[in-house]
Amino acid sequence: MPRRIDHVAIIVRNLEQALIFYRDTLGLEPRAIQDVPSEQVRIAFLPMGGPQGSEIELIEPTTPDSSLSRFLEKRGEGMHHLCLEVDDIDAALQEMNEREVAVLDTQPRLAAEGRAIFLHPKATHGVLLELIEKRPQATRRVER
Ligand SMILES: C[C@H](C(=O)O)C(=O)SCCNC(=O)CCNC(=O)[C@H](O)C(C)(C)COP(=O)(O)OP(=O)(O)OC[C@H]1O[C@@H](n2cnc3c(N)ncnc32)[C@H](O)[C@@H]1OP(=O)(O)O
Ligand SMILES: [Co+2]
Repeated sequence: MPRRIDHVAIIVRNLEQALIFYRDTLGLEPRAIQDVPSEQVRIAFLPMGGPQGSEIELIEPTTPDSSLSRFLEKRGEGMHHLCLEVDDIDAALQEMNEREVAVLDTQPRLAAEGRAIFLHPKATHGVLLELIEKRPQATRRVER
């Protein structure tokens, strides 16, 4: 079902601070920096080349009372989730439910660039897993 890694998400205290390393030291130019109010985060997408290339997603919690700020308090900065792209998120949700996989969503939620569901880490051997069906215009054309 998933056909590619869409992004690897790293949670950071401060996006600008993290970009000093990822942009200025590693040379990864952010494609987009945007607020996602529904998730109470601000994110930066760092393309890793090519229209089908995966990205690093830096995530900064923007409120003190979200699951992300709790994560940051409890576990500090680091890997937060892995996002895999699927062609049909409704079919994926139905399949997860049929297989009684612990899904955190009853319906796909609006993610930054499409519709997504999250699978609980206890179902995935310890990794918070996001499955996303990308909006067409979100499919990147990164000229190299
Ligand atoms: C917008 C952007 C985008 O790309 O579009 C995004 O995706 S932003 C993505 C932001 N949205 C989300 O993350 C939504 C999905 N996340 C959630 O619903 C929640 O974070 C959650 C249910 C995974 C955990 O919720 P919680 O606050 O209750 O956390 P707890 O601390 O009680 O965690 C319960 C158990 O899960 C583990 N746990 C929690 N978070 C993670 C994680 N990110 N990766 C791996 N394990 C994790 C904890 O260690 C704990 O394990 P143990 O019991 O063994 O100690
Ligand atoms: Co994500």
